[in-house]
Amino acid sequence: MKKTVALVGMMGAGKTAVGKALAARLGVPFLDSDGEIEKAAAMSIAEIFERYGEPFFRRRETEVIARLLEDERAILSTGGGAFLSEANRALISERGVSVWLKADLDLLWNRVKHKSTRPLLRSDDPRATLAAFVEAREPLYAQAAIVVEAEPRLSVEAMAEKVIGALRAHGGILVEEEET
Ligand SMILES: Nc1ncnc2c1ncn2[C@@H]1O[C@H](COP(=O)(O)OP(=O)(O)O)[C@@H](O)[C@H]1O
Ligand SMILES: O=C(O)C1=C[C@@H](OP(=O)(O)O)[C@@H](O)[C@H](O)C1
Ligand SMILES: [Mg+2]
Repeated sequence: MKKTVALVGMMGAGKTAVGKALAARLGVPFLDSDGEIEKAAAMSIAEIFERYGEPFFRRRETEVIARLLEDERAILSTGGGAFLSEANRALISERGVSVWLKADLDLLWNRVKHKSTRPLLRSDDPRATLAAFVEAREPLYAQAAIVVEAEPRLSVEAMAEKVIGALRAHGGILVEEEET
């Protein structure tokens, strides 16, 4: 069985960066739902939120994830909110295998605090906003098939290795099995 591996988890967990490295290591296409949405709209995620609002973005996100999961096996880095929707979780679990890149608040904050690309963190106290997201979302991310802990000292490459190890332990999905 070969399935697309969908990386899920909070903003800053490394889904995009680790996903790219993982795809290169495994020789499969790299897909990023935010990247696809930005390409189709010819606009950044922040601009999409500003102009059309979050519900519009979430509809595009579901459409894009459904389409990307129809392609050949790949690494799919989702946006941090994607796995919160029951419909998205069902799609991902049916056609792929979900991997939660689990990171603690300090690590996430260190990774996102200097960036202005995440519209949901544009608040008076973005660290507290991030903390509230972590609290609310973790029970949903915990529904992922596989959990991989992000550690501050692990490079992007080392994290990709760790994910490969977890996929192997999970039954070789994507990593070793041949097409049947
Ligand atoms: N293991 C890592 N080591 C160092 N920097 C990382 C690591 N993973 C991600 N980063 C950096 O942290 C930031 C957020 O990573 P990103 O992949 O965009 O996260 P996500 O897609 O989950 O929001 C980026 O600047 C990225 O280069
Ligand atoms: O957590 C979220 O709701 C979001 C995360 C972002 O993706 P990353 O997790 O790749 O930063 C992006 O989809 C959008 O800003 C919303
Ligand atoms: Mg990303």
